[in-house]
Amino acid sequence: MALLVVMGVSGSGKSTVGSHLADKLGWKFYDGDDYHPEENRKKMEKGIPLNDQDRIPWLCHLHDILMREHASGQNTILACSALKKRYRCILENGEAGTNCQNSSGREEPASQKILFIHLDGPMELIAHRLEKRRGHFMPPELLKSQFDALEAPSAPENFITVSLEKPVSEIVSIIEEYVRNRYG
Ligand SMILES: Nc1ncnc2c1ncn2[C@@H]1O[C@H](COP(=O)(O)OP(=O)(O)O)[C@@H](O)[C@H]1O
Ligand SMILES: O=C(O)[C@H](O)[C@@H](O)[C@H](O)[C@H](O)COP(=O)(O)O
Repeated sequence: MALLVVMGVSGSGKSTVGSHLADKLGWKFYDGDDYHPEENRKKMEKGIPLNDQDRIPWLCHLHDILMREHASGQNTILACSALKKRYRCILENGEAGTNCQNSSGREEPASQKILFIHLDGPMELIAHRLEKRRGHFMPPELLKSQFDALEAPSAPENFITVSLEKPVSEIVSIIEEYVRNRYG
């Protein structure tokens, strides 16, 4: 049984890669964007970056969804920015994860049910892709703030990093191979 979170800044390819991967593996797919409350969407549409207060209830809701799927034995993929270590702790642990620190000074929470897949790459390439993307509420101007907020996952977090510069089919195959080796 596996829970995967495809993470990264806006435009890194989370929705595209996550949904293709779910189709290929026959797993359930959720897009975190679909669960933002109206206020968060309005804020982003106006070009205002979300803050912790805006994101925490949203992340707690996504945690509940993941844990429900986990409890029912459903392999699941979630596309979610999960930019900071604290946000990833909340996806793992719910509200208890809000106390997780971003430095190595504090204890790590015990639970590591989720494998995070970080789609990583240069801001210029993503900006170029976002300029071409249509029909999405997230304005390309917010990309810089996404990079400012990003804390790339690091040990002892449970993660892999895949370059978003590769074609989608290749990214999906790399993750698929990793997941099949690890989860059977
Ligand atoms: N590996 C890739 N190569 C080329 N284009 C991509 C790749 N991944 C995503 N895209 C395109 O980039 C844009 C942003 O992708 P999207 O999946 O919406 O990102 P996110 O969900 O992270 O915001 C879309 O237009 C998508 O088709
Ligand atoms: O935490 C956030 O600031 C948002 O969740 C953001 O990271 C997310 O990316 C938006 O939902 C935009 O959607 P796209 O990621 O699909 O551009």
